[in-house]
This record gives sequence, C-alpha cells and structure tokens, in this order.
Amino acid sequence: MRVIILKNADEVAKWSAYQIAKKILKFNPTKEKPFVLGLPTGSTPLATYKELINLYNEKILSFENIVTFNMDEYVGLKPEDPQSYHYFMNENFFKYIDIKKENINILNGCAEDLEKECEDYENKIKAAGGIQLFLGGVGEDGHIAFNEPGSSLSSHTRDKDLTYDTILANSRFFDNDIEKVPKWALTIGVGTLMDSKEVMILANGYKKARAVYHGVEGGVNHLWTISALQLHRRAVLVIDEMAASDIKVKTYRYFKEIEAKNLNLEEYKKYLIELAK
Ligand SMILES: N[C@@H]1[C@@H](O)[C@H](O)[C@@H](COP(=O)(O)O)O[C@@H]1O
Repeated sequence: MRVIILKNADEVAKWSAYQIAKKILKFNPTKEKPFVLGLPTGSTPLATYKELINLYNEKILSFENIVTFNMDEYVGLKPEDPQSYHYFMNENFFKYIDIKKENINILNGCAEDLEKECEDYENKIKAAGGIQLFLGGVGEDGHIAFNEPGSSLSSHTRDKDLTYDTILANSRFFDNDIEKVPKWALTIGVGTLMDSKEVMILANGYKKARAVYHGVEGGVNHLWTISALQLHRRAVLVIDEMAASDIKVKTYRYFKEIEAKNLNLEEYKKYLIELAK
C-alpha cells in the first residue's frame, strides 16, 4: 500500500485529483473503451471534486468517455431528496462536467426489489469491464463505503444497517437530528472494492487518525474494514498530517521519505498539462 502524507486537506484534494487525472489521461478513454471510475460521497471528497472540475475547466481533462459507479446510497431517499447521494453527486460534481447522463450509475435506494438492485449493480460493473480506479473516503470507525465494522471482507453490493456511530456522524447533514438519518443503506462490498484495479482512499483531520492507524499498521480485521486495503494489489491512502497522528513516527518517516519525489504539486500539475497535449 502507498501512503501519501500531505500538509493539509487542500493538498490532499489536489494530489488526489491530479492522480485521478493522470490515470484517466494515460488510459486515453474512448467511447468504445471508457474509463470506469468508482466514486464516493461525504465531505472529504468534495474538495477533490472541485479540483477535478478545475482541471475540466482548464481543458486538461474531459469526462466524456468516463463511466462512473457510486459507492452507496441511503435506502428510502428519492434521487431528488437533497440528502440523497444522487442529489449530492449532481450538485457537487456531475452538473459541472461533460459526463454523459447514461454513463452515471448510482444505486437506487427506492428500488422495489433491493436485492435485485444490488445484484444488477454488480453485474453492471462487470459488464463495464470492472472498475479501473475506486476513490473513497473512510468513516471514523474505519468503514469504507457503508461497510460497517464486522462487514465481510469479501462482501459485494448489498444492503447494510448503519451503526449508531455512522448515523450520529452523518446527522450533521440532517439538521443534527439522528431521527432523520436513514438507518439503512445499499453499498458496494469490501470485495467490490478489492475487485477494482486500483483503490484510492482519502482521510483528513484528527478524527480519521485512528482509522488510518488501523488501515496502515493494524492487522487485517473485519472490524476495521479499511484494513482490507492491505490485501489490495494497488491501494493508495492519501492523508493530511493530522490524519497521520496515530501512526508510528517510524512509519510516518518511511512513507514521507519513499514518496518525497511524488509530493510536489506544482510539478505534478505541469506533468498533467504535458500529458494532456
Ligand atoms: N458512506 C459514507 C462514506 O463513503 C464516507 O467515507 C464516510 C465519511 O464521510 P466524511 O468524508 O464526510 O467524513 O461517510 C459516509 O459514511
């Protein structure tokens, strides 16, 4: 696993957006061979979306031949509900870029047959050739997507009950009223994430430091689903200094040193501009 430790959330946003852009540009997607990108919601990726929109506006990147699959959706919220992840994605990302509507995939939390909805979603991912790069955040309790503590590390898309911790953390989007937060969601599984060719997880701030510790230094454990990344062929954790607070100084220094040449954002941007020509 690579661990990229940057100064602050702003740098995390830039680095992650540049890395996504690099992967897309190198893949050189076409209509016949689109790039399949997995996407998250949450407050952490918001700044990454802004950077991606900037790259689009600067004509460095196009989303015309990108197919997206989102990680999760609450059960019972309609797409037009401002708290739904459908709404979030449109308001914060999709409406600003040139992605085709038919290339956007988000689980339908209002489907009549939720089991079928999840099965169809997995099949659709397979039919699209699998996910090239899955971007994600992490919950304070180490959950990825809505794979709460105790989720099977080989799970695929299914419905999950949300834990009290997650409901409480997400109540900030529901007028701080935990009663308003859906208690149930559809989510890709840890196995779905593991099936993707690359995974990039973002974490900022002290609140995420424990989850980062379990992801990087803890043993692989279903109680911290982020730890499954240790078994992934190509996983990268992009974090800020505060989120690195709970890992050993030795681990911190190791990753800082080994990635030193990859942390210069100005150089990275210049490289992208060249790549886009
Ligand atoms: N289902 C989402 C996760 O995908 C996200 O990673 C997590 C952390 O969100 P935030 O980035 O707001 O801390 O929140 C929710 O539980």
